[in-house]
Amino acid sequence: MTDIRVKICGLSTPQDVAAAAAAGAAYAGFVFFPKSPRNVSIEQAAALAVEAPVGLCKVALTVNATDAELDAITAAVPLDMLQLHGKESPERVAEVRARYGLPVMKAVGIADASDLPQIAEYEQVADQLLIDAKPPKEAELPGGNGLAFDWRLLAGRKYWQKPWMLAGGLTPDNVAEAIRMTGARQVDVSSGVESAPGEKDAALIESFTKAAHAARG
Ligand SMILES: O=C(O)c1ccccc1NCC(=O)[C@H](O)[C@H](O)COP(=O)(O)O
Repeated sequence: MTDIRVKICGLSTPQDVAAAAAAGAAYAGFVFFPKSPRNVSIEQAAALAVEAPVGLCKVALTVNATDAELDAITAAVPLDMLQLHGKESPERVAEVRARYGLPVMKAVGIADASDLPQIAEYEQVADQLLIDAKPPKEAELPGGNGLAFDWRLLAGRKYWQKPWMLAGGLTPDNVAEAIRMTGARQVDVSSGVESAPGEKDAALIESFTKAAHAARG
């Protein structure tokens, strides 16, 4: 059985990137969303990505970004993947994928069973899916809220054809149970490895990846 792959999202300092890499994370996420406590400028992200170790998949997370915004990010930051975390339609996902030639991961928010059919729709056009908790209506952020959805919704599902990641409210304490219940082979975390909003904690990153790598779906 292959190892669980971990994405640490919302990295904003060289120490964050080093901690994610040292812990054995497979993906590093950079958030381009001004309202987020994890927001990075293009210049910051470029500096972090250039210094990231070879093999760490560098992901730019955007929310309903225009072509002009994506042009600016992709021109300056050496990236391996784009994560679309807004209300991008399947057509927009296909367009972004074709325009930038980078793999695209589409986030799908889940609150209840009625949200599940979107997964099949987006897997036609995205390279990967991020299955996350749907944000509450009043939330400022479309992701990174530290909230979990009911993982039982994914138990007993039909298998999807594309790789997917489980996200939403994961922590070092619950990630093994989440993997066991959902069969996820990839997990994503942001708030659960922070000591304060936007402040990553190297010890929590290490405990999280250790717990995820030790888990068996
Ligand atoms: O993390 C953010 O601040 C953020 C802002 C805007 C859109 C998406 C955002 N995060 C998306 C992620 O991929 C998070 O890692 C994912 O939602 C899980 O977050 P958490 O529940 O805090 O672990």
